[in-house]
Amino acid sequence: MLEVNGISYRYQNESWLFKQLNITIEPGEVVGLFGPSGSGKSTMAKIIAGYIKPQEGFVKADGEHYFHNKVNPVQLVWQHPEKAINPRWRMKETIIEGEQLDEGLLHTLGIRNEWLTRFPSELSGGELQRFCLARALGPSTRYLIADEMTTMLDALTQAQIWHAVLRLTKERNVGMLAISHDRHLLSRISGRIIDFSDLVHNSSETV
Ligand SMILES: Nc1ncnc2c1ncn2[C@@H]1O[C@H](COP(=O)(O)OP(=O)(O)OP(=O)(O)O)[C@@H](O)[C@H]1O
Repeated sequence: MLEVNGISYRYQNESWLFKQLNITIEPGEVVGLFGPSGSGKSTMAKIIAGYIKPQEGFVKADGEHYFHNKVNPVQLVWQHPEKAINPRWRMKETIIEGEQLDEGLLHTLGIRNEWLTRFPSELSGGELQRFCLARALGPSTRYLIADEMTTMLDALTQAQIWHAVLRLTKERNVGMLAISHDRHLLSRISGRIIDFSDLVHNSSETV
């Protein structure tokens, strides 16, 4: 289980974005999350994935805090793949990062062989996002945080990517938190949906 326990966060000199926020996600579960713009969803996503530290509370995956010397079992994929990838590396170097290429994973994500030798600037946003997902869905990944993952993409690419991701997370029993403003999308992919405003207001309850 992914356990987000009592986390609170504020940027320097700003008021609290959220206090004592709790969420749990079971392995293989898809939880949808929506909420007002600027309310702190992406900040929460970065905390859950270990990019920033909360002032209070903790996050555990399957009973363990994350360790910096291990591959993080919680991976974040966000809206801007071009900002998440080293522009000087060819795509093959980006996705290997010390591990073997998983041909089946690349195939399911619709990644073509000829893209592997290109630089990020030579791929479309949708193609790049497939690479970000391939990198995020390594063998150690137990939970995926998808923060507006397909917002910038056309409807067909969006559908293809969600189809692949749902298939992969189901096969691997990976739990997912899908953050989106698109309620229609969330209702199609999620087992349950959370309103971020409720989380912030009822922040002592676990959902
Ligand atoms: N590095 C930062 N320093 C100071 N304030 C920040 C920083 N990053 C974000 N914020 C502010 O924190 C608030 C929450 O931002 P965040 O991106 O978490 O919201 P969000 O709910 O994901 O928004 P959206 O739905 O528009 O993506 C915003 O008011 C934003 O301006």
